[in-house]
Amino acid sequence: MTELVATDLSVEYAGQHGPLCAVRPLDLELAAGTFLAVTGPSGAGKSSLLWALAGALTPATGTVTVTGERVTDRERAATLGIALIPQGNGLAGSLSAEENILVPLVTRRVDPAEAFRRTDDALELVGLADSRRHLVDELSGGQQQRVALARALAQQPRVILADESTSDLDAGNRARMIGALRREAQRGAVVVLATHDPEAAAEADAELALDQSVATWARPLPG
Ligand SMILES: Nc1ncnc2c1ncn2[C@@H]1O[C@H](COP(=O)(O)OP(=O)(O)OP(=O)(O)O)[C@@H](O)[C@H]1O
Repeated sequence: MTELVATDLSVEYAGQHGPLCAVRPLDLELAAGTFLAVTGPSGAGKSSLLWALAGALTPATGTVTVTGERVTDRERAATLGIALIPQGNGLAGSLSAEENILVPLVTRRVDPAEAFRRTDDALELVGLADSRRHLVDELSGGQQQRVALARALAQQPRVILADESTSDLDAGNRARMIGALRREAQRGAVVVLATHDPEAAAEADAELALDQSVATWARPLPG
């Protein structure tokens, strides 16, 4: 069973006046099926925490493991089944919605027929089947967020780290996205959603609040 564990994890950046601490050391143990919201004001450290969990930056201290396997960098994280949906979505603007989903699957040597099937399913799930051939640059911010979620879902990840993935969505699409994340957790994934939105956070099983780089449980994990 997937378990995402962070031990003594902290993040620092080089600031003009010495190191700037973005995430103070924290421990986190998330079992398969957990849906966690990470909340906090702008600059609190939410993205930094997600990037460290995703192996996308080197932590100042501590380790991240998935089912006991150490996350050392982004490549290793992808191999371990960690999908990061970055703030600003990270899509290739000059490729179509469909290509953005297909390319990472083909790169990971998913059988082409299976890759097309997963792409169809993911686009259907986020309500963008009719926009599959549109260039990402020609989609709205909210539509781009939905493509970014579809791209992550198609990878059938063990861990989904979604950074502000509902911020540009209307109420209907936000509910659809939260529903998709919830289903991923029910499938056995660990889901972490960084959000400013109290309504989105309320849908999660637990809420970890960051304030000036310090994490506290606003709503602890059940059990
Ligand atoms: N690449 C970087 N170099 C230096 N400082 C950074 C860098 N990225 C973030 N920071 C700083 O780290 C702190 C935490 O930033 P972070 O982006 O993690 O916050 P956040 O909670 O995700 O904010 P937001 O809600 O606005 O996205 C902030 O003080 C920010 O200025």
